[in-house]
Amino acid sequence: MSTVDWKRSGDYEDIIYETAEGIAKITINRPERRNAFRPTTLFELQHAFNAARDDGDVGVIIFTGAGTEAFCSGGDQKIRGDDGYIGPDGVGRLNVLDLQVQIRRLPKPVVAMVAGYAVGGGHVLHVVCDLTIAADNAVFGQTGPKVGSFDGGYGAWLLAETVGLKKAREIWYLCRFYNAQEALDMGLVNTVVPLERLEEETVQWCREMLDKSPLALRMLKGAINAVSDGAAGMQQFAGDATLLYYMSEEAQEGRDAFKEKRRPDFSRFPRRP
Ligand SMILES: CC(C)(COP(=O)(O)OP(=O)(O)OC[C@H]1O[C@@H](n2cnc3c(N)ncnc32)[C@H](O)[C@@H]1OP(=O)(O)O)[C@@H](O)C(=O)NCCC(=O)NCCSC(=O)CCC(=O)c1ccccc1C(=O)O
Repeated sequence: MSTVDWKRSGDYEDIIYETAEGIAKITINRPERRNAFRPTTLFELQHAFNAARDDGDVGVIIFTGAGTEAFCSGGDQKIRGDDGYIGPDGVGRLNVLDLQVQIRRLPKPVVAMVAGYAVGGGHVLHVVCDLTIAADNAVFGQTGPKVGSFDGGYGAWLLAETVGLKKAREIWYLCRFYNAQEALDMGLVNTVVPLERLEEETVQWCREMLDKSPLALRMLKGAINAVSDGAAGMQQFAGDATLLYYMSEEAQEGRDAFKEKRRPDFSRFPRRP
């Protein structure tokens, strides 16, 4: 049951983009294929996540799948060619990797709202989100070694960081599926709620985050991700530090002095211990 009056926008084929109350909701809309993604889906998702990033009214993003059967079942195996997933241009792509990086770098919390299956590349997508709210019918797992695929990036080491090395190996090597309670027990999701309360609970978590300082949340996301993203994570975090510096009078004195063709006077700014 929806507790929000969503406003739909954008002209998409495979996804739905909606906003309300400072929340953007991005939905993979291919329920007939358990929300498997193809190149078009991923290009549209990238476009929508970018729109949510740029929209100053949006503070938090929900990522979900249409219907109650699946969040996402990974790459669409029916259009998988010999070197990736084939789009309308006939080119093979693995462009889900670009989306994973985009979600990690996006300076607003992204919440995976999972009903039904989150498996294969769809499982990796919830892993890269900041939080996961699961319905009690949710099912999690990796299938790569069964269908001739693997994710050696975030899908491997971020999963290991999330649930521990032994459990991550089990998930990948055995390709078992895990129910929502098992996922909660291993720290793979934040909470489990009855399916009919999934959106209501997810929106409540979003509202609580929207009450908080956006810059503090941005810095925390950058800080938490920097540890595991190495130089790329530090680059993101350093960019956030530069943003904060730009917003200071001290940095603005340097800019203003240049524009006014005078020597900058930084003497009034403290040298803090
Ligand atoms: C998800 C299932 C367990 C659901 O089972 P069930 O509820 O019984 O429904 P079905 O009858 O099986 O499915 C209904 C309908 O949907 C079609 N379908 C389901 N999943 C897919 C899919 N992934 N691709 C294409 N079609 C799908 C299914 O065929 C049915 O349609 P029909 O017309 O009746 O045929 C179950 O469906 C299932 O196990 N699905 C497959 C899960 C899977 O193995 N996914 C692929 C994993 S590999 C991957 O995702 C690669 C991702 C990637 O791009 C990548 C690239 C580079 C590095 C890493 C990665 C990465 O792995 O992330």
